[in-house]
Amino acid sequence: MISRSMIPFTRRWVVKIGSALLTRDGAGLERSMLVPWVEQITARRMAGNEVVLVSSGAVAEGMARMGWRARPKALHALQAAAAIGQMGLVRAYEDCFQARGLHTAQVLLTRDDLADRARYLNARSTLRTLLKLGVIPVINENDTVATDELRFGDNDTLAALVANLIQADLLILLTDQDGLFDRDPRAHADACLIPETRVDDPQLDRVAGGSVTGLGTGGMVTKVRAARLAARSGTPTVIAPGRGEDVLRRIGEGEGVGTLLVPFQGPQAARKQWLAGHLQVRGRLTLDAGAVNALREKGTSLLAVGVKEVQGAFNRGEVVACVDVSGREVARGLVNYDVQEVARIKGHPSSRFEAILGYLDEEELIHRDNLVLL
Ligand SMILES: Nc1ncnc2c1ncn2[C@@H]1O[C@H](COP(=O)(O)OP(=O)(O)O)[C@@H](O)[C@H]1O
Ligand SMILES: N[C@@H](CCC(=O)OP(=O)(O)O)C(=O)O
Repeated sequence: MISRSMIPFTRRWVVKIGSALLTRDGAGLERSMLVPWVEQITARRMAGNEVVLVSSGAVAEGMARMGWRARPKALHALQAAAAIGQMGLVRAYEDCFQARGLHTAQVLLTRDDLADRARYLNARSTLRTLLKLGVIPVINENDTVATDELRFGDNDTLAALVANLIQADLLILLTDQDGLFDRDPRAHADACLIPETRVDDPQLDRVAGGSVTGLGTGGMVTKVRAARLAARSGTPTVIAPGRGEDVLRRIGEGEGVGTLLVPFQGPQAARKQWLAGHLQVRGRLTLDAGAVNALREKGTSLLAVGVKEVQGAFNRGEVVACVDVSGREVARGLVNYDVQEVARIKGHPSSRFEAILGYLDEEELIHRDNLVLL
């Protein structure tokens, strides 16, 4: 079970900054407010963390640019506001990060992108590549195309699903309060901060209220829900004061800032449950003894070179069972190539993929992050 003292050993972070923090009560994006976070994120990168930023603020900035005082009710007007405001948002981040020698990348996602297996893997590979390149991905919901059914609805949920996607070690939700209180501190002056709690504590449903600012969308309800979603990949969450001095460094050093929401199980157990529970097995790969050994003893990814046979009908992103030569299931995971492709590349090293297929999507057949041993 994670505790504050383990946070200094976490590497991959998703940091979410809410609208309530980025704008001064509806006056549009406040660039000067961005600077401290950009400086802190830059410092975390230098300290060895990989950081993915999820930033709200597009609607608030769009409203300010259009001179609208109230958040529009009609979806098309909200979408227009987001499209207008997103320009200012990414420009502000790009300028600020570039001044500190870091590149940024805009990533806009809809719920559908993460529900579809192949798109899920594509989004995951892109984000992993960006992190490897040392770039800071700046993610927001793709509000322009997201219809009601397709929406994440709030960026707390989006940030949690991104944490699942890249198997983040920590999710940090920066907001305008000091953390999660036992009651809404805007309405109750005597509300007390909760320093740490388990995400499955049923009391949390009672304490978390909605948003009253009219700029943000979710309030604490969506933050608690997000922490529960993040816990599905074993990721702990810290709800923290975005305006606090040096807040990311202090969290990173294990200080008791904000509220730590502890998941009920570790990453490997969480991944196992997710793979076992949600997805149907579409095919079967028979592995040679060397591959079985590498998976079991070294926890490596599965490479095509160790695959002897392939059966079933599966597409990229679907679940396949990995069996040994006696037919006993050893592992299960999300496969990076479809059945026809696997039939051609099995037994070959990844360096041959380009010659055989004409392209190389991924070096691994199943990446170890998407593989559970049975
Ligand atoms: N138990 C609680 N503890 C802290 N804040 C709460 C609580 N219940 C409701 N809130 C409200 O949640 C708001 C933060 O959510 P929101 O406005 O959606 O911000 P953000 O833009 O950061 O997502 C706070 O300003 C506060 O009024
Ligand atoms: N995509 C929207 C996100 C709105 C939203 O969730 O805001 P918040 O509750 O402040 O995180 C935007 O950029 O305005």
